[in-house]
Amino acid sequence: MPACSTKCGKNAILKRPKTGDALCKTCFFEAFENEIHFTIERAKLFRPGSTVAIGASGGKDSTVLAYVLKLLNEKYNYQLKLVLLSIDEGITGYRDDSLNTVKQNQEDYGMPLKIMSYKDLYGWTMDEIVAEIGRKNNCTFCGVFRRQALDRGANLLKVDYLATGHNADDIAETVLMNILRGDLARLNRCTSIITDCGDGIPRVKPLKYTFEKEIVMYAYFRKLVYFSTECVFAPNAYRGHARVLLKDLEKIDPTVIMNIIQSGETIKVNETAKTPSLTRCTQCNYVSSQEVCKACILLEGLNKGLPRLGIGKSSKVKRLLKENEEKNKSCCRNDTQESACICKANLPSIK
Ligand SMILES: Nc1ncnc2c1ncn2[C@@H]1O[C@H](COP(=O)(O)OP(=O)(O)OP(=O)(O)O)[C@@H](O)[C@H]1O
Repeated sequence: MPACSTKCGKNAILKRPKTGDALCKTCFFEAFENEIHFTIERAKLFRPGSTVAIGASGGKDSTVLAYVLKLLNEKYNYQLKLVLLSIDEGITGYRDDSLNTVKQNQEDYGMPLKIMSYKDLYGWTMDEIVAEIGRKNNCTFCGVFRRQALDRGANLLKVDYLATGHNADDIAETVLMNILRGDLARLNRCTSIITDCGDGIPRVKPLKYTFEKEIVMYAYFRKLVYFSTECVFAPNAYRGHARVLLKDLEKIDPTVIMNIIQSGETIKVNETAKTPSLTRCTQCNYVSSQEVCKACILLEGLNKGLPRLGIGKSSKVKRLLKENEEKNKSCCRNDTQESACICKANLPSIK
């Protein structure tokens, strides 16, 4: 390896994927941490004195996020109170193991930890949901429930911010995915470093410009404890395609990640494009872009034996409800106890 390109006098031990610089360990740590500090400062991510919940999954991204936020908080006196918030989706052989890693981090970093489970919040574990719906579409349930579970956890903890470990690769993938799907509403907001949650708790992404490869390197050289197994259930297929595409492009030119993020930030969605406004779910009162939020629709489906309710378009939801109503008409007409009949059950109204 050549000499460290900062001319610190040490030998380089790595080549930074983001810049191509050959750096020694110390200079890499400094560059990596300074960039995150710069991101936090430039976007004014946190008000001094506030409490931040770190969405902690035990994976590399959130582990590095917790470590670096603690370090920068002390180094630059952000005056933040940091807490860990973990969601236990109930996935045997995956989340149970990764939560042990979070508990280890809780001790190592001296941060309080709150764990909330799908079972307690929704009455279902992901293992049970997959047994009900199969492996296709289970990521939809998991993603929608996790998003809300993190909101609920943040509210319960009364924090000022929720920080997640989404990195530059995640954001670039999401930009690609939204372009491929023609999802302009999401394209419009997916690059935001602070997500406006209506009057909810803002979500922030301090690792927005941090490359995944560098996060892995940083965790390795800092000897951080993290959990690296993939989820045992089918990965999100569509995101998988965007990921493969991005990785292929990155091999040709690593700057593609930043280029895609910058394109996403700069694209201005035509004002005539339909973008949903945020409101409150009439059932659970959490932030939603529809009258009834996706989590409530999915949950109703599960509880009423219609697990596919809420998967796909709202027209499909309406059709499923209609079919179900037809199926159950006879029982109501036949004097069955109406309250026990699913066609009269309190299903959400879908616009
Ligand atoms: N079960 C969970 N509990 C708390 N936060 C979570 C959980 N799952 C994901 N998150 C948050 O959302 C971010 C992005 O999640 P994603 O599923 O994309 O995982 P990832 O990219 O593998 O990140 P990580 O390496 O932290 O697991 C995580 O970095 C974390 O902050």
